[in-house]
Amino acid sequence: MLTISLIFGLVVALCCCVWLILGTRRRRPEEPPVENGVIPYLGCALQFGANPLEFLRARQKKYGQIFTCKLAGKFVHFLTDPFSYHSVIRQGKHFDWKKFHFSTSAKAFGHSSMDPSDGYTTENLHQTFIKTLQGDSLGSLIENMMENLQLVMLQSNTLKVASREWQTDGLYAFCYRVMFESGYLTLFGKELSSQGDKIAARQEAQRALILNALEHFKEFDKIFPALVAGLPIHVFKTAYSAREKLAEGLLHENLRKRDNMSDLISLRMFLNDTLSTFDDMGKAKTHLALLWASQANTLPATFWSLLYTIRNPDALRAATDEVHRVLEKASQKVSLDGKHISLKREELEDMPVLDSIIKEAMRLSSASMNIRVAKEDFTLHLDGNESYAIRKDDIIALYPQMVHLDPEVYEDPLTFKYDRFLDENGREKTIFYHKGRKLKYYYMPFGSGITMCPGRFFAVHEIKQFLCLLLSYFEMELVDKNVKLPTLDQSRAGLGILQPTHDIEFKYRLKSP
Ligand code: HEM
Repeated sequence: MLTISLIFGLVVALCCCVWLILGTRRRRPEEPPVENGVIPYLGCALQFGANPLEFLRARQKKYGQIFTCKLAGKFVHFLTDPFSYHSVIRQGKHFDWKKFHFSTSAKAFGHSSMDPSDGYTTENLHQTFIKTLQGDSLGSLIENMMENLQLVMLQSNTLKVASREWQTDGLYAFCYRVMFESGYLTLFGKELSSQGDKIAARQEAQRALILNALEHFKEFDKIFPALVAGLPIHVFKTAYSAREKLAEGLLHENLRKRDNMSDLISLRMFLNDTLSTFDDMGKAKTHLALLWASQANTLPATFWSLLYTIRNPDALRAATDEVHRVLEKASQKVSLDGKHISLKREELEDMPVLDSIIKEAMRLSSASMNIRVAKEDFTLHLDGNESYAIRKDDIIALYPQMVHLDPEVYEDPLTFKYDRFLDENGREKTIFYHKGRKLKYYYMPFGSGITMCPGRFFAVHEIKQFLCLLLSYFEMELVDKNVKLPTLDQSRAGLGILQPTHDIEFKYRLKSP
């Protein structure tokens, strides 16, 4: 008995020694201060995950503008001074931005690596995104989204708008349904009709398919943070099956039956077929990654933008006035006789109040993390002549929520101010200060530099279109006008716009013509 206890004790002691020698890091000269945490492998991951903002603020106070934390086996250098952000965003040569992104995507969606250096494809994804989400392609995305939003809001049975009675719904559920369905149709097009199909029956079949996809998307999205953290999807049976079903709907043989697909998806299909060695399901999963990228942040961002607008009488008045002004200038009339409102890109871009509302809503709800991986040992030069030694394969991270909620940059940072991003002439405000110096990086929900979201222009336009149409066609009220704001679901911190922890009831009805 004694011998077994002794052996067990020795094994535990040995494991602790191995962990102390291999798993913890000793700070070398010139390196940032380091915190190894107390849990083997995880390091500080649990404390960080519980409340990243508080965790980082406390370390910033203790260590200064840069410090290193062990998180799930990786050493992450957090850079907290926004004046030093450029040293990461602009210094491309020491950083690899692809490795982390490609491996995360492959892990979460289940496709083979999209990194050309791994040999499965020669596609330059970055170029594909820029070509098909910006420039001329953006115009057709916006045009189709405007049409699809009105189809979903007014013609399909997604909303109960047949009578003029008030309808009660969860605000998040409402935004989710309308934006998911419209966004899906805009990216992946509509199913081609068979001859003899009645339009109404075709629309209903289409809707049923997308609503099915929506349920699978929710199921899969719930475990997305766990997948990014490295847990295998097979642990989550329902989510795994949801992911596979979503991908099946995006097989090339199914997409070929669809009409009016976005440039993004048609080009990606072509490049999957010509430049890659992916199998059919692998190709479908690369489209699933795009479905996720196009919806996961847009859905909560739309919710926060609408909630803050209808909760704030000044914002609601200013937004409604702006929408009327732009519709009038574009000679567009709101009618319920089937003729849709059409606004061109330039007209949508002439809406500084809606722009400011959307920016402010995202400032308050965004918690993205900008990540780069060190390609080699090198010296990182920060603002104010400080330099630090960085080791190969370490991660450098920026956490812009620290700037978004810094009272020195944004006075009263937790309060929604609809005109925060408007200057004295009512145009976009771009000048913000920190410690008396003008800031370059004050607003970063879309990331930064080379990894900045390529869909950001479309994202802002589609949220603006959604608000514009709702304010034109509907009356809306919160069921409880004094309802408290839902808190932010921190389990997704680091991944983008945070979701609300619970929904808020609101009611809506069509305006009288
Ligand atoms: C409010 C809405 C959105 C937000 C806040 C958002 C934010 C982001 C962020 C933070 C990243 C990662 C940047 C990084 O790693 O540093 C990203 C990547 C990406 N986003 Fe968005 N996004 C939004 C909407 C969209 C939409 C509508 C699309 C497409 C239609 C889109 C397409 C993409 C793609 C393809 C990437 C990956 C880019 C790459 O790996 O090169 N996003 N987005």
